[in-house]
Amino acid sequence: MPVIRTLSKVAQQALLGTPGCGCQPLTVAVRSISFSPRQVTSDASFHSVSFSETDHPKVLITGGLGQLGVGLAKLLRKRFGKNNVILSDIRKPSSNVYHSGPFIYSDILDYKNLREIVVNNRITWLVHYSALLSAVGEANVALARSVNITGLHNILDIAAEHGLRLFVPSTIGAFGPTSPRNPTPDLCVQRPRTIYGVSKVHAELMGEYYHHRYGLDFRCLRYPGIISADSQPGGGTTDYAVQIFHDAIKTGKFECNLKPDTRLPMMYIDDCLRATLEVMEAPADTLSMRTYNINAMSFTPEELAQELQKQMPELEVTYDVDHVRQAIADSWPMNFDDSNARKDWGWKHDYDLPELVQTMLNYFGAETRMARAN
Ligand SMILES: NC(=O)c1ccc[n+]([C@@H]2O[C@H](COP(=O)([O-])OP(=O)(O)OC[C@H]3O[C@@H](n4cnc5c(N)ncnc54)[C@H](O)[C@@H]3O)[C@@H](O)[C@H]2O)c1
Ligand SMILES: C[C@@H](O)[C@H](N)C(=O)O
Repeated sequence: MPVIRTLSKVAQQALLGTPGCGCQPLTVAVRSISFSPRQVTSDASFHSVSFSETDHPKVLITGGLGQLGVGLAKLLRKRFGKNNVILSDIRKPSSNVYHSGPFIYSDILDYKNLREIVVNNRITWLVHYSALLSAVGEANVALARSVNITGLHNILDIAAEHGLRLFVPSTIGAFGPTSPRNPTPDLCVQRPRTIYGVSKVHAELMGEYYHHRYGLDFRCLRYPGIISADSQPGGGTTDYAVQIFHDAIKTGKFECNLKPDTRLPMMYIDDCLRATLEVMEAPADTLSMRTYNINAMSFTPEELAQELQKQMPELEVTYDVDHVRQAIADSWPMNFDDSNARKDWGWKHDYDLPELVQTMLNYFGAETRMARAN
């Protein structure tokens, strides 16, 4: 009985007060009646900006100082204007990042602070990048649970309350040893063995639940391991594929912490960020699902080393396996089936292994030449 009373009170509040909440019209079936699962106080003066009110979305990126956030901010600022994209994190930005556009402190575990940022800046899109990745997550399970699960709950509630379009990345790590690994389709058994993977399956399911239950515009891509030249990875299992370039250029040697034949799906950062923008801009009626695999290539450390050695024949690669990372990699997909993303919203990658290696080497070559010239 108390449950029914609470539910009907919540629904009543939603019906009386919702235009400001703005996710969906009120004249629709119960499934899409939009009300916040975390009830808002009457003094909260928020009012979600519907997309048509502005020329461009006003974007907040959480966890923006990691491997991916700064690049995404750059891409979105080019498209929507510098001041329409706010980077946030709990770390101090470099002077370069600080001067390249709006930056704000935001701890996703602080719900009131998040709400204040969304309200004061009239945010309409939220890209939620804060997370602890697979290897660091295993080293600190309590913190990973808190950031990746409790933090996500705050994000979902804020997004639902304010009618935001929400992007949360998932990962190849959302699959486990009982998933089909070669290839891994969108829909299959997901029983990951890391806190990172468990938290990402939780994020996928909660986001889809909020979509069906509250009309939240939730969008999610499962990224492969991402390779970038100008940003460092944050403690994952696929980090070797970035580190090999740094070490090859600096020392001509690389010690790999995965076995030579460990095959994993990978992607160059430009493809990953473009996919993120494309899925955020895709008309809702093209999305037959809310969580998609995306892919570009799959390779082993040995194959990556061989591709690099075509241009740097002197490169020496040795192997000293980290058993935690190896066990994680052995439970992840070897090849990713992203046919639904290709069919529904036209996903297409630009970078295969040879283009990736050439692009990374060009970047480091240009950097070295600049350093020598200064
Ligand atoms: N990089 C990849 O290969 C990859 C692959 C698949 C999915 N993803 C996902 O993409 C997202 C971004 O990845 P990334 O590589 O940039 O991660 P990263 O580890 O480099 O950065 C994560 C950021 O989150 C921040 N953070 C931690 N606790 C926080 C808190 N309480 N409040 C706010 N921020 C906090 C950190 O300071 C860090 O800057 C993550 O959700 C990750 O799971 C990344
Ligand atoms: C794959 C991805 O989620 C991340 N790079 C990790 O290895 O943890």
